[in-house]
Amino acid sequence: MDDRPLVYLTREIPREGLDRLEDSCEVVAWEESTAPPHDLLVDRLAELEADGLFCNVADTVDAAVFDASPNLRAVGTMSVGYDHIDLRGAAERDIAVGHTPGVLSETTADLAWALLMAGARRIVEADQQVHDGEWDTWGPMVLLGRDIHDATLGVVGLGGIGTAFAKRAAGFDMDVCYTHTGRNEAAEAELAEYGVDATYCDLPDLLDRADYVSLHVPLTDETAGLISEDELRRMDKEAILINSARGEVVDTEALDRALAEGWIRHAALDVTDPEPLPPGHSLCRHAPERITVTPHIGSASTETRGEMAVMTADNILAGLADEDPPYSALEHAGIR
Ligand SMILES: O=CC(=O)O
Repeated sequence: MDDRPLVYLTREIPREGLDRLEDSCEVVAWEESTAPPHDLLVDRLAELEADGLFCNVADTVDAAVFDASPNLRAVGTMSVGYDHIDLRGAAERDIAVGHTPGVLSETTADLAWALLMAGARRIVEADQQVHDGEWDTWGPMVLLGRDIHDATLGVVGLGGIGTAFAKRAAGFDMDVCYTHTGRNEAAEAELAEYGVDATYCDLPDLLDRADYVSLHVPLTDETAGLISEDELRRMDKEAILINSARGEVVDTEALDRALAEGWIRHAALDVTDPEPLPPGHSLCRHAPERITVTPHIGSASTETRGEMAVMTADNILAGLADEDPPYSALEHAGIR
């Protein structure tokens, strides 16, 4: 019988993370490519008497999970965000929780820019027209988009990902303004080194000014529904909203109306509420000119996902050794 700690994986993970765990743990993984339904996750953890849990943003890790797994000592989420985990519940039961900050900032910023550019220059519908055989000739009025260069970029949340995103504005001669929990002088200085002069303002001011509004805040009680009807109506009719943060930061019902009634030009979303969008959801019924949606792939590059898997494994291994994880979510959230 294997007396090493047992770590349960809720999904297949990159090889390098698996190798790290398998050096000292027994590893059991959910067999399917989609998320385990919550009740099955709870049952599986109970049946296996798991010591560690390797999870991700699509898994809800709550009191039911903890109560079913009395041996659980370490949870590692392969994500920077930890809004899907009951951190207080974990702390009360002395369960370590790790996450993956920093490593994915540049990759997620790349994706946010890809969304911005896809929305501005109508890349997805243009590609679709060619694939559908609808491209017959060059046309002076065909697929007109918006300029990106010389426009004003509004960055909502100038943390690691927001800063990496703003840095990329340097090549486009943009005016950059941002909101944050307060002025972020360290980030401003970092951006200045790239030639980006980012000015701090409040959200209404940013919404008044920006041609592109990109969201980079964590999901908290304060940021849930941050972009709702008033904010969407305040944006310019030609403005584009980019969300690579969390779907719940935007009020879906208000966004639906904004797109239907033309309060804004386009929404380019990597995250949605609900997530995933059920087939036929109203957001998917808008014309591609109005909306671009990708399936929460902000950090999805081979390199970054490999590094995230190793960080997550290391966080779990530390928790199993009764040490603080190198990247503790409890510490990050100010809980411990
Ligand atoms: O959304 C993804 C993450 O939090 O890493």
